[in-house]
Amino acid sequence: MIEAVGLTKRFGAKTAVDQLSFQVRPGHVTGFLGPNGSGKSTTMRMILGLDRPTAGHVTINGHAFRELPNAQRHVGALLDAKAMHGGRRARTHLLSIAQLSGIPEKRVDEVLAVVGLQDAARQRTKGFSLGMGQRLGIATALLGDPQVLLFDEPVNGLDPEGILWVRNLMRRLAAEGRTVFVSSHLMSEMAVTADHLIVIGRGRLLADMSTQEFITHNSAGFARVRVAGTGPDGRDAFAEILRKDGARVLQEPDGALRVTGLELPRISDLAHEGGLRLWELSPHRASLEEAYMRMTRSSVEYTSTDDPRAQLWETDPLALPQWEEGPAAPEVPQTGFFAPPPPAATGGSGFLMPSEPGELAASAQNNPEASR
Ligand SMILES: Nc1ncnc2c1ncn2[C@@H]1O[C@H](COP(=O)(O)OP(=O)(O)OP(=O)(O)O)[C@@H](O)[C@H]1O
Repeated sequence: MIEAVGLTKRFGAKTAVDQLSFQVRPGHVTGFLGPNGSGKSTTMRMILGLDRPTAGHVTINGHAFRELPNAQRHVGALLDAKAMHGGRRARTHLLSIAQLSGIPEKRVDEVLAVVGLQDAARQRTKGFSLGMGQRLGIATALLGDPQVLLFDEPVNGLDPEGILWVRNLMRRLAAEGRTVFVSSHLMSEMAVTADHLIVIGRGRLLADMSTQEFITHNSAGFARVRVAGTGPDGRDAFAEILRKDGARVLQEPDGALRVTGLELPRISDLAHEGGLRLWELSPHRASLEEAYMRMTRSSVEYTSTDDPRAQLWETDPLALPQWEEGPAAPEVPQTGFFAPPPPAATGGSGFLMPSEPGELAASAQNNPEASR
């Protein structure tokens, strides 16, 4: 297990990591997310004893990295795939590290096979592609068969087959009971690889929870409704019916309606009662990417003036109020699928971040609908 307590790192006036406290538990793949410059690499460097904390501390299985006897046997890490001697052959690179750590030579060939670099074993690493470098970096991390593994952007530069391979490898390592801590900007990949997330922004902890909880608590689900026909009349009429029933209704760019505050069966019944046919009635569940964007948008330090995120927010109920200014949907406990009102309707706070560990679970127990 990795445990950080009040971990802080300042570089001059810049606070790169600010009072971070978290635990990374064995048996899980824990994703480490945050915008560029949020302090992920600095945190990993402190875990590995490469940077000294300004305040606080971080331990691996109860010990500071520098105190671990033969650390290579306990902790494996991929921080920078290019950090290797370009003139060395891949096998020689691994062999030199193995010899320094008392690891038998046969393990070198084992890890070369694990990462699929057997055929490139005798090539000099300066001729390696980015993906080959990543594979060699992962082989280096696995060399000591460690219980704790850290990977900083392990899928960077890998082709789809390589990405799938890394995903399966991470999951297998966790299933073996190891602690796997992995940073990535590829949200779609994190969503299917990590079962737990630690999210930071500007060096501070933003979230520490399961991937599913993170998505559920940081996004607004909704129902997408398309009324039969191409004209606006049926759509406008149905929007009015839905609003009268307490829904919040927005129009999507393609003419579909985005409905929050009503169950899907209720929407279907209202269409039936109004004599309207529907071409689409589908629940929309937010992706990790949407949840992450929503949570970190105020923590992003570096943004283009022509921000591609704008597209993501275009259909956001919070950002597109021009269709409907009516009252927000009431919070009525209902069974079945219930698309909750957007965060604005519950006070404008998009994220239900617990102030105390366990608070989230307790509130979910008290209000099961809130955690659906
Ligand atoms: N050695 C250093 N000296 C001064 N500032 C540093 C140093 N290392 C990191 N920083 C600063 O600390 C902040 C956090 O950097 P860090 O590399 O940890 O972020 P990150 O989350 O890993 O970013 P990315 O996703 O872009 O890799 C940045 O503002 C960075 O410029």
